[in-house]
Amino acid sequence: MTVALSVQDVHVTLGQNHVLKGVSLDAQPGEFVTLLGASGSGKSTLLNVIAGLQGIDRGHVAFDGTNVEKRPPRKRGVGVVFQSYALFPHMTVGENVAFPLRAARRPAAERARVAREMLELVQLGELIDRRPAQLSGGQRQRVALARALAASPGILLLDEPMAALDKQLREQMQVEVTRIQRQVGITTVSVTHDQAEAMTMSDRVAVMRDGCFVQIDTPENIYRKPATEYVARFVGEANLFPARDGELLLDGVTDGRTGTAVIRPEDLRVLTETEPAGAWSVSGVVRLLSFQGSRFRLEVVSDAGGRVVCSLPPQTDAATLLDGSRVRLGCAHPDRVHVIAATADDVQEDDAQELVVA
Ligand SMILES: Nc1ncnc2c1ncn2[C@@H]1O[C@H](COP(=O)(O)OP(=O)(O)OP(=O)(O)O)[C@@H](O)[C@H]1O
Repeated sequence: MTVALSVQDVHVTLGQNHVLKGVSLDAQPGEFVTLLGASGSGKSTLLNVIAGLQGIDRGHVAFDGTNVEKRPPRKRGVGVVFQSYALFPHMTVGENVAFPLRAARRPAAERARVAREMLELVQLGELIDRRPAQLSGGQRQRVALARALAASPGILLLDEPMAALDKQLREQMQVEVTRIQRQVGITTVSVTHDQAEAMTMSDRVAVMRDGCFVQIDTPENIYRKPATEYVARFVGEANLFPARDGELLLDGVTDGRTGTAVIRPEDLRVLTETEPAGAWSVSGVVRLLSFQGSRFRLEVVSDAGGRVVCSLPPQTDAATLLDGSRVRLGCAHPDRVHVIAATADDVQEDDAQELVVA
């Protein structure tokens, strides 16, 4: 199968900044790939490169196996939803959606038919005659999506599509946009710095840092098997412990693997006073127990001075975990402990906490 989108060794310099430093990414037909990274990591620049809005110093960009570096944006067959939605205020919803077809000089009957179809797809058929100012934020976003899909593009690009929405609406729209993307089956590249959004919507997540990809993988692998400490910290909360051969740190949990062990908060548990520790435990003092609706979040200062975060089930007896009380934490799922090899680029041993062996 031909890859729908191929970005190979792309470099971009803006002013004095080497903004993209040789990034490579393939997307399969129908795949939803999210570029996730901190502000300034180069996500929008890469999206603009794919759209043809940003030139490249070197490298290749191909759609369905054909190089497109020299193709102008309007001939690339790309639909874009911008963060601002960029709807035309003086046009109706229907005219907005049909705009790409008008620009392509398609006949009026076809424009009207496609506008209706696209608005049905995003479940806004009844709002076809309204103006953008008469719509809610979520509705505007759906109109922008309908417009981006109207000319049957080969690739859909979403630039921080949820950024303008409040949390509840953002979560609804994540599900809605994913439904539409799957229904249409369009290859999609989205940009976000919201890790929850990336995890919810994507087939694969490409984590960017400083103009490079650190890891491109499924959401589950990004969370469970982060390639570097940066990824472990950027996606969800992570407890990082040094795991070194021969020092018995995390003995029985890391199987002799060397590097930095990543233990997610939900994989730790509170041991009772009499309970044997198993292979190992961390002792410390409760700093704060907070109720978060479906879980408790327990923050402990270990005796070695590190911060350990634990996510506990709702039936936890909060009275036993008052601020300042002593606790021992054990590992609830040793099989899930992931070790980042010591050779990974960004292992910063000083950051990892000491673990107390039982
Ligand atoms: N015209 C420009 N001249 C010089 N540097 C630029 C220019 N445009 C962007 N940059 C720099 O390029 C880097 C990447 O910018 P980009 O907008 O791609 O990042 P981003 O990951 O999308 O960030 P954000 O999440 O804040 O949008 C940043 O350091 C930015 O300051």
